[in-house]
Amino acid sequence: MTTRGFPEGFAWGVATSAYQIEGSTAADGRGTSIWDTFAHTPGRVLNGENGDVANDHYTRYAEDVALMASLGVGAYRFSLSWPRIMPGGTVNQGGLDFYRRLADTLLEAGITPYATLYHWDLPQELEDAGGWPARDTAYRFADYAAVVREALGDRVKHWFTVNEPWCSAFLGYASGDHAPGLRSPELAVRAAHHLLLAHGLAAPVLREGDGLAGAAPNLYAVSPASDSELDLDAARRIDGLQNRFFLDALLRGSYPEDVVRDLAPFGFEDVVQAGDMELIGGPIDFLGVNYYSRHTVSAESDGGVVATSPFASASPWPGASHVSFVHGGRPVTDMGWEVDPGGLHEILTRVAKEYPSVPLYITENGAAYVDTVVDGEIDDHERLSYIEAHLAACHDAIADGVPLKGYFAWSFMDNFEWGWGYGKRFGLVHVDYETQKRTPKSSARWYGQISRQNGLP
Ligand SMILES: OC[C@@H]1[C@@H](O)[C@H](O)[C@@H](O)c2[nH]c(CCc3ccccc3)c[n+]21
Repeated sequence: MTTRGFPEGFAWGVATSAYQIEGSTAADGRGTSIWDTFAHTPGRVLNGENGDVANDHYTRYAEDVALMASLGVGAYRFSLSWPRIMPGGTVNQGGLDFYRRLADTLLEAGITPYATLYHWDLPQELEDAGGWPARDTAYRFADYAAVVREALGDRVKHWFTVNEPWCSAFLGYASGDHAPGLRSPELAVRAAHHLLLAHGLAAPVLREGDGLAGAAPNLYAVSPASDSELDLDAARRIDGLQNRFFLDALLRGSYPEDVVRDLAPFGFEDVVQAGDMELIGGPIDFLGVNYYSRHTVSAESDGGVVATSPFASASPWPGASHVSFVHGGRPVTDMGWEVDPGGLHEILTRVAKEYPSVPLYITENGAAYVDTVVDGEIDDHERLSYIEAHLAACHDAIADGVPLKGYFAWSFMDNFEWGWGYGKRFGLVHVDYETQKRTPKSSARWYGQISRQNGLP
């Protein structure tokens, strides 16, 4: 019974990423990624865990697709492993064959594939040649996009270029909590621009013919802890670095002046070359929005460390190291992130109101909670409630005129949660890593029902 229906054709999906679920990190010619290197470096991932096996999805993909179909979801957002497809810069048909098999299996099951080209697993040899701080990496990404389009474009029509450039740039090169684990704000601001340039170079390639493409930034609602001038400025800085830097570039083809000013001490002026912004702000068919929580910001000086790994270290916020993140008094998930569905409505209506009109997808939304298996069942009512509340916010946003076209729950199944390893579970489906047994949680069955009826009760 649906009282809150979603538009006809709304995409109900689940999401994952290659390094977090595939395993088989040396199979069929796959090369090394920066996350293979990072996870195998002692002290980088909790309990020394890594993605060598993960969910063994590389061999179990048909079982996983069948499970998705049995639940009733209609779309699947996954990522392509660049080092599987172009190890050492050469095309590896063994890697492409896996994604051809996966896409065919999805289509046969009536599930629409949405493929992300970059979800953080840069080929190590490109990192060795300078990584995202090096402009050439953006051009290598465009070459990779052409290979992917050629090999998979007959099966996949919906593409996301880069997942969360903020994370790759600022967690990878400023705080060091993510691969490649560097701590240089100068390198981070260069990486941020080149990740966007990579998007700008690749999008036209992916949009050739009947291809549809966008990017998937992570956006937060941002509030000052108080209305003091110092807190207002701290919130402005964080909103600028987290949201406006990416939204302005992607949707307006320019960087916000205040953020450019804040980043000047880190050499940001020298990174942008003539023609870059026209590429970055070039036409896209949709924008993905990854939303999890709200930042409440005050102007204290704990360096703005955000709990992105158990080894939270240097600040990921160049130009805003005087800030700190305070709890706004809301319930939190197992990640310590505040549950704030109102923030999702706020972000969606803001993007729709302040930026040129573009169709939107929620490309990630979900929650980690501690799951307990009782007689083979997992009653994850907190995760179900989190998703229900955020879907209600989506429904309200659509009613307010937001062109929202779909929602992808993060994540289809429990998986490798980066610096936290396997201890943080976001899945609608439980994974027993000893046996690789998949068990749908109560949220999975509920979400499948919502998908089938295209609406909330
Ligand atoms: O942390 C849950 C998911 C990750 O598993 C996804 O791979 C990634 O796209 C993603 N982004 C976010 C929000 C930004 C963030 C990422 C990682 C760690 C902390 C914050 C949350 N998530």
